[in-house]
Amino acid sequence: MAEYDYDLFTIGAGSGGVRASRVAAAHGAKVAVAEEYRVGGTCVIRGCVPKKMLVYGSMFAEELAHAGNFGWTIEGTSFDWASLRDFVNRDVDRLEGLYGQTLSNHHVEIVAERATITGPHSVRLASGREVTAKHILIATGAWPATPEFPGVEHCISSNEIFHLEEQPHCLMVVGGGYIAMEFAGIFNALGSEVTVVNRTDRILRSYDEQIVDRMLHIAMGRGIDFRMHSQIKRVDKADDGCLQVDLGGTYPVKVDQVLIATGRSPNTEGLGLEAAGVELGEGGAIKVDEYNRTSCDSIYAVGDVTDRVQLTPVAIREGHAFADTVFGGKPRTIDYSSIPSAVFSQPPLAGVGLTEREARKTYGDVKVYTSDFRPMKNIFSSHPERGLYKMIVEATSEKILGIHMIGPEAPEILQMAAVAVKAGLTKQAFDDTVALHPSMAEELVLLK
Ligand SMILES: Cc1cc2nc3c(=O)[nH]c(=O)nc-3n(C[C@H](O)[C@H](O)[C@H](O)COP(=O)(O)OP(=O)(O)OC[C@H]3O[C@@H](n4cnc5c(N)ncnc54)[C@H](O)[C@@H]3O)c2cc1C
Ligand SMILES: NC(=O)c1ccc[n+]([C@@H]2O[C@H](COP(=O)([O-])OP(=O)(O)OC[C@H]3O[C@@H](n4cnc5c(N)ncnc54)[C@H](O)[C@@H]3O)[C@@H](O)[C@H]2O)c1
Repeated sequence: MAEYDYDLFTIGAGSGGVRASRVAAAHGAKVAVAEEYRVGGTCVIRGCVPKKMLVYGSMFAEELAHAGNFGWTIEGTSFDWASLRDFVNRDVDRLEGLYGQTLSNHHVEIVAERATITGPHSVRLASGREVTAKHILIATGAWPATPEFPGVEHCISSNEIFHLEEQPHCLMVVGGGYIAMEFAGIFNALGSEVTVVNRTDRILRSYDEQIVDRMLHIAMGRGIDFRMHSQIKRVDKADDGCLQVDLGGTYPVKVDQVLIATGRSPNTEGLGLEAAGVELGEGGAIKVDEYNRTSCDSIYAVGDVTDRVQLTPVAIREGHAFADTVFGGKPRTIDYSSIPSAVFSQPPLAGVGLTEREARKTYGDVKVYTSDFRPMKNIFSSHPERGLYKMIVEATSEKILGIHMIGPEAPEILQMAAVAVKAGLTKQAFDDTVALHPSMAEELVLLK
């Protein structure tokens, strides 16, 4: 009889857990994965995927508004939030099914229950069943962090925004990070009045300041109201269902919904980690070594629960590396340098490598090449918004240290530019490449 029920028991069927389980099974391991909510995890169910679909949906409003310039006469248009919401959620259902199928095809057993750890090799399921495994992988992700103030229970997080009964006429968004900027953009484009409340005067702190300034300028031009150096004191629900938000001014601000987007904390509460001696670091993140091993030899952790880089492709890579290391006989670590990232604001911004400020701090002498241009597509909408691309290079070698951009399709373009940064190319390699005309991406090989 086998010593354990499974070779691997994964807790959490999100980006990291699904990849790790599938690859471990392909290496010949007997694997089960527990999921307390829906297979696919945050990215598929209430993150990247439905968010991006809402971005597409909301961008259509602008195309429609300028239909006349494309030669179309469209009368009697109206927008129905429920139709967009349900369309997006139907696709989420489809993807959830596909993720489940992939796991089953790889003979990974799906256990649709919450799991908690009871020892180095044992897990208890919500039903009370106890299972054992040679290795346990914690891939429980992160959860919206909420500041404390009276009335916070009337506010929502990104978990709820995909299921709103009605489109808010007035939406307040708290925070100045990814989620805040993306949903501010979505609801602004859909016609809601959007107010962003941020406790400092800086938003999107990890991005290049000049690019972020351009984003702020455009967002304000589109009607998003930014309240910097502001924090919610309390929220009261009025008899008509509206929320009255006290920001410390003379009168409260009246809105329909308040979205809290103030970061996500590792999902470690009540997980039974103490039973196996799994140590936590700052903010409740699970401490792991470069091979994703925790302080307990048989337990590993990947993804947002370790709070290294909270991005889907990173969780997936960590899960894959874990499975190859433990079950494939190919020890692998992750290279965290030059990870490209994007904010799907409207317009989106994207970056890879060092920002100008970081590069000056690290290298002292750097050169910055820029292109500040009006994307051809914007001519149709007649708004004066301009794109901005930046390349930061080391002064003598001209090795590229970072590329940052804002403008239509910036994430699509940056993904390819990131290959060049990762490969350690110089500005000369871009200069040597013939432009593809007319495109926005050609600005990258014409930088002055
Ligand atoms: C609104 C939003 C938009 C985002 N957009 C992007 C984007 O555009 N690009 C990008 O790269 N990243 C984006 N992210 C981040 C991305 O979703 C996460 O980095 C990624 O999902 C992390 O994967 P994970 O496997 O660590 O955790 P998750 O995908 O969160 O999976 C964890 C799973 O574990 C389950 N679970 C937790 N505890 C237990 C338990 N005790 N028992 C059983 N199951 C449990 C959860 O239900 C969940 O399904 C976004 C996040 C949000 C919230
Ligand atoms: N496009 C993408 O790749 C994408 C999209 C959404 C989310 N994500 C991931 O999910 C993570 C969580 O997103 P997020 O937007 O919630 O977090 P974030 O870390 O991007 O931003 C959090 C914001 O909240 C502010 N804040 C923190 N505590 C606060 C408090 N008590 N009161 C007021 N403001 C406070 C911070 O200053 C910051 O501006 C991101 O870090 C990112 O890794 C990625």
